[in-house]
Amino acid sequence: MQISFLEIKWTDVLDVVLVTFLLYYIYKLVKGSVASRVFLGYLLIYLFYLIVKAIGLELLTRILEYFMGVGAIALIVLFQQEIRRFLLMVGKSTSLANNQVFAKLLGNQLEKENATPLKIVSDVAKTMSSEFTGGIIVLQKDDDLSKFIESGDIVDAVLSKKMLVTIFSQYSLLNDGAAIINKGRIKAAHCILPIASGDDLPSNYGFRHRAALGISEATDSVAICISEENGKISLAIDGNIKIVSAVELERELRRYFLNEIQ
Ligand SMILES: Nc1ncnc2c1ncn2[C@@H]1O[C@H](COP(=O)(O)OP(=O)(O)OP(=O)(O)O)[C@@H](O)[C@H]1O
Repeated sequence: MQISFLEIKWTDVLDVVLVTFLLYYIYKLVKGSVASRVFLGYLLIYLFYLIVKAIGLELLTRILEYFMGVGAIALIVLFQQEIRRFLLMVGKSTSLANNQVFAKLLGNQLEKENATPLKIVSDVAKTMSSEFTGGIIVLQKDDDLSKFIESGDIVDAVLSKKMLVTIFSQYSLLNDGAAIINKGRIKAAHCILPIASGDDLPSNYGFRHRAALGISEATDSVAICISEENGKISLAIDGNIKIVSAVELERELRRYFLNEIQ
């Protein structure tokens, strides 16, 4: 195709479409997280580098080239969780992986059977909410949470309502901090989470809510925060936190973990 002086081949169109998809997925992955600011910073330096190169400032171009070369390695280290998530997303969204036969072969069925019973989690949140018992329940997805698990006390017990309510009861020695759950097991309690630093958070959000938000920014896990002050349940996913009812909580969890559309 010829537009004025431009000759556009079908490969150019394909190229643009693929780059658009790639940028969209990268945006989806880093949206709302600390990583998005790092990504933006790197992009700005790259734009600056292009300008400097076009003007012909050789020394600065070399310095920026060197900086970006080292920066690329730093980015891989910094974004390892996001890169892992991106590859998992690609793997999961292919029609091959969605095919029932292949899904069985890849163990997706097994994954669903091993999944955390979300009803138990929302029931516990409801009970804690009605009793004004504060706490954070973290549900692990694909990202590794071992460093947060190690910050607390290992429990490694089958998830049950009694067990989780007991952990957060006022007489428990483990009620401070967060409980981390993965594949139907309470991995640890009394865990320390990263604190979200955003200045745009409501002033009534204390450290508990900031910690719930922080873990959802840093990883793909979900944090349920029950307020000791007002009994409200908040759900933090993908660097966003909102107040939910127990019914909404279960629905949102099913949507996030089991891809159920209601
Ligand atoms: N980094 C952290 N990781 C996990 N839990 C934390 C962390 N920092 C604080 N907490 C928990 O938050 C509790 C303090 O909550 P604080 O009152 O400051 O928060 P809040 O958001 O106002 O919650 P609430 O509405 O329940 O009062 C601590 O006792 C502790 O259990």
